[in-house]
Parts: sequence; C-alpha cells; structure tokens
Amino acid sequence: MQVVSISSLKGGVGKTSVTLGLASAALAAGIRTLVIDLDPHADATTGLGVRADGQLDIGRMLKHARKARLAANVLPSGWVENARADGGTAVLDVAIGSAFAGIYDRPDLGRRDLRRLVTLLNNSANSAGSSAGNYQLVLIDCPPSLNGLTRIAWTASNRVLLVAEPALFSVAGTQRTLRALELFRAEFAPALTAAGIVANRVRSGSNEHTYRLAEMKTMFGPLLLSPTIPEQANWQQIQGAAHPIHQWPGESAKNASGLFDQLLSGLLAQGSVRNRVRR
Ligand SMILES: Nc1ncnc2c1ncn2[C@@H]1O[C@H](COP(=O)(O)OP(=O)(O)OP(=O)(O)O)[C@@H](O)[C@H]1O
Repeated sequence: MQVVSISSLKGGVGKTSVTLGLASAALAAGIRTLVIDLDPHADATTGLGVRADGQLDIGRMLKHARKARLAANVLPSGWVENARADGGTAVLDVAIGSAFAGIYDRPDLGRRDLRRLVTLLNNSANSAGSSAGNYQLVLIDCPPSLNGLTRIAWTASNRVLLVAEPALFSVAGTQRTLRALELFRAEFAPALTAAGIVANRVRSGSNEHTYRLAEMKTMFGPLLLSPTIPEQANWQQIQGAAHPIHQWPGESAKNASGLFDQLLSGLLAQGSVRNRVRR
C-alpha cells in the first residue's frame, strides 16, 4: 500500500485539486484507492460528492483510533457510481473531513498522537474480512499548515507530494516546507520521502510563471515533477459538479486527465531510493 500525503504549508495552491485529479486517474486505472480528507475545511469531501450518513468523520476516527473501524466509516465516493456503470472494477472510498478536528489541529502533539492514523490504517488492514486492508493507494489531502493533522498524515505516509504555484510566495513556502519535512523525517519518520513538487496553475504565456518555473528547476532539481498542471479557466465551475476530471467534457479536461495519469504513474513508479531532500 502506498500512502501519499498531498501537502503545502501555503493555502490555496491546489492541494485538493491535485488530490482529486490523482484520485480520478487512480479510478480510471482501476487502482483501489482511499482518499483521506484531513483538511478540516473538507473540500475533498465536497469535491468527491460525499455526504455523511451516520459515519464517523476522520477527526472522530482518529480520536478512537484503536477501536474505530475504517471500513465501517469510509464512504464510497459519488464518483464510483459512474465507474461501476462503466463496468470498471475501481473503488474510490473516502474518509470524510471534519470541520472540528479538535485537539489534532495542535502543532505540539506527542509521538503517540502522531501515530493515530498509522494505528487506524494498521487495524483496518489487520481486521478479518476487512476490505480496507486492500487499498493499493491512500491519498491524504492535508491542511495548509504544519499542524498536528499534517504531522499525523506525514507519520502515516511513505511519501509527501508537495504542490506549489510558480509564484514568489509559493516557491519560498515550498522551500520552507521541504526543510520542515527534512526535520520531521529526521526526528519522527526516517522512511518518509519527498515524492516531488507539482507546479499547479501554470500560465504558459506568463513571463513571471516562466521565470519562476526556471527558478524552481534550479532550486529543486529533479524534485520538480513533470508534467506541470496548467491554469484551467473553467476549473472551479467543473469542480462544483463533483465529477472526476476524467469525465469532464471538453479538450482541456481531456488534456488535464492525461497530465494526472502521467503524474500518478510517475508517483507509483518511484522507487524508495529517491529523495534526499535538498535544502
Ligand atoms: N489548475 C488550476 N486551474 C484553475 N483553478 C485551479 C487550479 N487548481 C486549483 N484551482 C482553484 O484554486 C482554488 C484553490 O484550489 P484548492 O482548493 O485545490 O487548493 P488547496 O491548496 O487545497 O486550498 P486550501 O489551502 O484552502 O486547502 C480552487 O477554487 C480551485 O478550483
């Protein structure tokens, strides 16, 4: 099972959009996937068309990590209907976000608390007859800070995928996030690696974006992933319909789906040898 946190300490750069794009690519590829919405704003939950019906949200599952059963509380994404109707075998489940993640928002959690998601995933994998143990991929949409929830996500992950815009504050923030990741890894999660940096909202005709992308290449080297994701004029409108990007109409959506297919296969192909994080 690959567990990937999608992170940035800066908000609004496209973490949720990249999570949803990768989830859509995973669904199209028939990869059994769980999306964990750890951002209390719960945008991934909204974008996946999920509504709770008595299930525990992820904040409560973390609170009762030893006893909570992931399988009993994840919801099939509204997207799955379509995949099943197409005869696909893919499954996309969602552990829904929580508006009040309570104490897990704190930056100073102890080691035991940091392992709550590890416990939850392990219990689910070990419980007899549980389908939750069969996920091939877990994508965690993290909050835009280094709070307790992000640290819980990183502790449970093999890899952290960073999202950035080719803009001054975002590039500087990405450098800081990489440093934080390096420190976190040294102290808490020696096996954790950086999966790379996805540049999102790239405007091809913009001199500023061209300059910042070149700067990112110099700064981050191979950690800057290819392809980049372009700015899409109708992105918000289409996201509002809560459909996987692979089912969006139009040429630009088709192109974007192809980009997420490439990003996903690169992510899955990455060996664990990679990634001394560069400062
Ligand atoms: N490639 C893109 N083209 C156009 N709009 C985009 C693109 N990526 C993201 N957006 C839009 O930018 C806004 C922020 O994106 P998103 O919610 O994915 O960012 P985030 O990093 O998860 O935000 P937060 O920090 O609030 O969790 C959304 O309205 C989204 O629709």
